[in-house]
Amino acid sequence: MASVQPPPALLAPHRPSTAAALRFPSPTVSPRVSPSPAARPRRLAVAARAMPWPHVLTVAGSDSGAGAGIQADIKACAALGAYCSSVITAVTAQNTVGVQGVHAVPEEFVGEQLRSVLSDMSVDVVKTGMLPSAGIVKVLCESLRKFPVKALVVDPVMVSTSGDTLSGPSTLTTYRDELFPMADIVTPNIKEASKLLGDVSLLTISDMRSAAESIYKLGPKNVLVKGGDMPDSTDAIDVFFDGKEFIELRGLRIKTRNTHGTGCTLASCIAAELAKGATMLRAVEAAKKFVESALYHSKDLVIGNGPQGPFDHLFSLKSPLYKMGSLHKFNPDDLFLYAVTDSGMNKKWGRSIEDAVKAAIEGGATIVQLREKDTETREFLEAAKACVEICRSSGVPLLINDRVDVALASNADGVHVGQSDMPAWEVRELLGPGKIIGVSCKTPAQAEQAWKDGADYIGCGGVFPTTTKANNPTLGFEGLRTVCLASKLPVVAIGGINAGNAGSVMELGLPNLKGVAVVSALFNQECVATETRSLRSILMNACCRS
Ligand SMILES: Nc1ncnc2c1ncn2[C@@H]1O[C@H](COP(=O)(O)OP(=O)(O)OP(=O)(O)O)[C@@H](O)[C@H]1O
Ligand SMILES: Cc1ncc(CO)c(N)n1
Ligand SMILES: [Mg+2]
Repeated sequence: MASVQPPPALLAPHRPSTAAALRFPSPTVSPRVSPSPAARPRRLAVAARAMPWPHVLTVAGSDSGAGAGIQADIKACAALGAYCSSVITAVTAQNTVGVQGVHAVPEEFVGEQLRSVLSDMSVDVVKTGMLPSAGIVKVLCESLRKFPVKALVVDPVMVSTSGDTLSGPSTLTTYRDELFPMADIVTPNIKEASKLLGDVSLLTISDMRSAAESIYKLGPKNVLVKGGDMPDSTDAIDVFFDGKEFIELRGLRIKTRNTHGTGCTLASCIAAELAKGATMLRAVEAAKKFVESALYHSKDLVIGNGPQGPFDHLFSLKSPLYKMGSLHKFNPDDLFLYAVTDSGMNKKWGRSIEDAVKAAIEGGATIVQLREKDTETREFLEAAKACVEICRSSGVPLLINDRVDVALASNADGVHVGQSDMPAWEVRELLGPGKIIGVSCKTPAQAEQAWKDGADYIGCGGVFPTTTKANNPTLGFEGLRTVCLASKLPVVAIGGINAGNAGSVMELGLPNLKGVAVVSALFNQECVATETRSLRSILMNACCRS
């Protein structure tokens, strides 16, 4: 039988692409015969429209307990939408108690793994974890010179949080002399920073700043000294230094035993965000927010009997409303701190809608709604489009109040409607399954109808008297409780909520009450970011107490 040649396109030279969609010959092609030795290797066509897929390569150790190491790296990258390949430098026998054994991979084989990945797959960012020997560090540096990448994130793993040594003093010198000068950022924890600087004592934020500055002089473009192990600190504070300014990244310290792998995860999140195009500081901020959220949502999970458990990187998949295949992007936890803009307040404080939204996100808002009752459509639409970009770059959903047309035209993430606006089922017809719909409800009957109409959440209020919305009867805690107990959908409380009473709302511990929506408490203030940050801290403390 004459052999049938595959179509010329399949013989095209294979140019590796991060997301080459592969086409195979139609079934009419003759059955595969074993290629003669001289036969040309099959070439696979690259899709006509290759979709970018941010790609991180982790060069790190395996943690048998899967809390840290390449296991944490792969989960963290997947959670943030990046692909993660892995070169294994060591295999550790490890669990929630500590590290029971380490086997380093021969450096020649680390080199072979590096060549396999770097020669075939376009890697955007390399992230390093445990590098157990100077020889492995040298092999890595050589590979990076041969196969340059966009960015190098170095997590100088020497001592795990459990206190176990993961790479010896001889490696330290090679880290400092060869790897650090190639790094875009290094992320030592307190113990590692101390070792890098000759076992100096690091007890205060000021010590962390000095350490960051000293480590910067070893060559990396940026340094992040992580404060997870800082004694007696109420917040989890990291110090970032870029050679010019110090930035303290402050997050709530989550009370939990499940902190195994926080450093690996942070560095991998930084790498993933850089691979997605973020600037370094934005990447670090997003990474810290991810770790804080993952710890918060995992705080009561229990695996293992030791003092340091793993946490859930894929916590967002556990949302009760996550339906495989429904394209539903809604995560009820996004309702935690809901910023609702107000055109009058923006005018009063002389700030644009975009500035108001940026500041709220900077302060930690988890979802944003543009409620612009007095803005002309054209101006509103332009602002909405700009805010969609702002929110999307931070992974924060953006909803439009009432105006379905503006939501569609700006490709916002959804719409929030009141009882006198378009019914939710009509909105769903127009927006389709992949958008978020919220409905304002005061009664169990309205909550039931919102659920029947296919809404994703309900806003219940006004909980307290409010000036933001006229003729808005106050429900109080009892009214909120009644609706929450009846609702089949997640609930966000709204109406007169501020720093003084938000904690008491969350401490009610009502089922499916996922957060609070605020207007004046954020936007009728001089500094939106500060007010948002303060409110977020109050809410997280309240939730830890409830
Ligand atoms: N309990 C906590 N609550 C909130 N954030 C935390 C907590 N513990 C650590 N972090 C944060 O996690 C990130 C990693 O810091 P950490 O000091 O834990 O790194 P590490 O010691 O290298 O971690 P590991 O070695 O376990 O991977 C930092 O942003 C830190 O602020
Ligand atoms: C394999 C491995 N890499 C990194 C860390 C950091 O904690 C760990 N504990 N184990
Ligand atoms: Mg670490």
